[in-house]
Amino acid sequence: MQLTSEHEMIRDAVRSFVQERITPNAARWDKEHHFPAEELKELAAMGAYGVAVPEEFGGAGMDYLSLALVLEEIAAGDGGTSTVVSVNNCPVCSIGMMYANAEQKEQWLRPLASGEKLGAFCLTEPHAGSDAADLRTTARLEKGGEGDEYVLNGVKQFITSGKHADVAIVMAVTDKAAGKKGISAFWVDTKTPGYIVASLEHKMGQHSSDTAQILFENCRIPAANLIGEEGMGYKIALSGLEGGRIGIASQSVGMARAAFEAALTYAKDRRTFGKPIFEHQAVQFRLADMATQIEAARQLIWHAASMKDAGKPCLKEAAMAKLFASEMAEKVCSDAIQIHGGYGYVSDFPVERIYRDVRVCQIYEGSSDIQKILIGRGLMD
Ligand SMILES: CC(C)(COP(=O)(O)OP(=O)(O)OC[C@H]1O[C@@H](n2cnc3c(N)ncnc32)[C@H](O)[C@@H]1OP(=O)(O)O)[C@@H](O)C(=O)NCCC(=O)NCCSC(=O)CCS(=O)O
Repeated sequence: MQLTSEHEMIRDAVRSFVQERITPNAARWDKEHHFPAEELKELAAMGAYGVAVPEEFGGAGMDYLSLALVLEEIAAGDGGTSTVVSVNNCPVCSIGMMYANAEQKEQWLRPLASGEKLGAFCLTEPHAGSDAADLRTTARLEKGGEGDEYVLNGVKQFITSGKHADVAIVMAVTDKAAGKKGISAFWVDTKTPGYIVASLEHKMGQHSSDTAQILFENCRIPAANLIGEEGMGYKIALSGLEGGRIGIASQSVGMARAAFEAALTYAKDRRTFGKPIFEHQAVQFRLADMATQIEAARQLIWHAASMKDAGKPCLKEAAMAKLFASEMAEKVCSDAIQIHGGYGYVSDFPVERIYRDVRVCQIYEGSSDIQKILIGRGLMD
């Protein structure tokens, strides 16, 4: 699949920004666990927070293919930064676009898509990751004189931007007896009393993004914050994750590309046995495989994104893209370390950090095994 000149322009604009403002800082952000608030604001000003959201709702008015390109470029600079942007786009903004009513689009989606606010997605719980319907967080409706409210109680786990986000989409049980159909989705302002950042995870990589455990302790929100209708929350979450998986796949390709480019540069520079190691066939074959795998993953992503842009169901294609791209990226980043030899294992070269950053792509927003379940189901249809 080929890009249009408009898509190339978007990609090139983000690439220039990333090369100037993100790539040179990524190693320091990793060491200092720095959240790049300033650079994220600049990305937001370029339209990166709501790439596929129409302009009338504060977004950039582009498409999912553009979003895939934007995320690949950001991830090529820094994995953690790309995760913050990815989650804000999908599932957060995509859920806002698909399920928010007109008032909610004004109140919540517009600031999220324009970059005035940052969003988080609160589905996972300490005991409920892959088995996402097994939620224990509750939302109890209380009727009151000053307006009806939901009262949220429970714990959410592994929440990207849980600390820095202004707004969270939270899935909670409103009717336990109804199982999957008893889960509802809500907009929550993170400044609401009872939204508590309980702890921050100490992660292997992606140190520039925060991953938090969030405690909801009698967190009272207006009943008008319900997204869709009661009982729609699980469906809303799963449909938001469909686009999210295209995003994680794009991040995987971005990080794999950065590791590949570092390895290629190193291979042309480093000499053994009287010539650059690139001229040894073993190294050149490894690089050839890496380049091929990256391009194959990219094509799967562009295919899934194009289907989404055409309004076609793409659960299977998004799952294939995420599965292939995230598994490919770990292998490519490992190969990049191998090409660097001992230098690949130390932090003087970027491949050590990228390898740590990319590992989680096989886990978050649905592990590789979950993607295989979805692909398998797609094959039955
Ligand atoms: C393992 C699962 C795939 C199991 O799913 P289920 O079998 O329980 O779900 P279904 O019965 O198939 O679907 C329920 C309901 O939703 C509708 N649905 C499903 N997918 C879509 C979609 N793409 N678009 C629209 N609607 C959809 C489906 O038709 C059903 O509707 P009806 O009841 O028929 O009306 C699933 O549990 C799963 O995916 N698990 C993994 C969860 C996951 O990825 N978690 C990670 C969360 S985020 C995270 O990791 C933190 C990082 S971050 O901050 O983002």
